[in-house]
Amino acid sequence: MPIEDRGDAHVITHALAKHTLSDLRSVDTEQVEFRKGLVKLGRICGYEIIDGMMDTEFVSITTPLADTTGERVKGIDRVVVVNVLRAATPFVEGLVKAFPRAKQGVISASRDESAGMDEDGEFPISIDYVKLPDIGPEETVIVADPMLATGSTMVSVLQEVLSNGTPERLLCLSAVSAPPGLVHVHEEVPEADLLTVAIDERLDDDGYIVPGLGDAGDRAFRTK
Ligand SMILES: O=P(O)(O)OC[C@H]1O[C@H](OP(=O)(O)OP(=O)(O)O)[C@H](O)[C@@H]1O
Ligand SMILES: O=c1cc[nH]c(=O)[nH]1
Ligand SMILES: [Mg+2]
Repeated sequence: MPIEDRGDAHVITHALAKHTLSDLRSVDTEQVEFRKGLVKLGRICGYEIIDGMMDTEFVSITTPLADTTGERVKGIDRVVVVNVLRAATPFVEGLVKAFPRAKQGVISASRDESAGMDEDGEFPISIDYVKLPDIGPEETVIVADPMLATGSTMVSVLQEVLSNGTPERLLCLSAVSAPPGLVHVHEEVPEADLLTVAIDERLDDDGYIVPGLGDAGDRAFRTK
C-alpha cells in the first residue's frame, strides 16, 4: 500500500519518499540540496496522494488509430493547494507538479518562538497574510507544511481554510510529524485527514521535532 493508516495519520511509505527524507534530515545537507529535496518530496507525496487516495474512472478516447478506453483520475482538477509560508514553499513547488491545475492559496503563519510553548504544549501563532481561492464542496484541499510539531500552526491555518468554505476533503500534508501535533490537529479539526512521511519520537523543550530535521524554513531559506 502506498499510504498506510496509522491511527492519527496516514503515512506515505514510498521508498523514494523515505530516501529523500533521510537526505533532508542529514545535517550535512546544505541549502540548495535541502530545497531541492523538499521539492522532490512534495512531488512524490503528490503522486502518492493520487495513487492512494483518489479514484480513477474509465473514459472514452480516440487515438490517431482507433477508439479506445482510458482511465483518468477523478477530481484531479478540483484540488486546492495551500502553501503555509514559508517552509512549505519548495514543498508546494513539488506538490503542484502532481496537480498542475490546482487552485492555490497562501497563508503566512509563524510560531511566536520567543513566547515559548504554553502549559498545553501550544505556541501563539501569528497569521499575517491570507489569500485563498473560494473553496467548493466538490474540492479536495491539501494544506502543505513540511513540519507538524505542536500542531498550533496547522490548527490556525485549517481554521482559516474552513472559514473560506467546506471542501469535500481536507488533507494536511507534512514531511515530518510529532505525535502531540497529530493528536492536537485531530482533536481540534477532526474533519481533516493527516498525511505524513514520518512520525517522529517527540518534541524537545523548544517545540522542535526530535530527531526531525531542524528548522525547515531556516534551512531552505538560509536564515541562520
Ligand atoms: O506545529 P507547530 O509547532 O506549529 O510548528 C510547525 C511550524 O513551524 C514551522 O514554521 P515557522 O514558524 O518556523 O515559520 P517558517 O516556516 O517561516 O520558518 C513549520 O514550517 C510549521 O509551519
Ligand atoms: O522541528 C521543527 C519544528 C517546527 N518547525 C520546524 O521547522 N522544525
Ligand atoms: Mg521556521
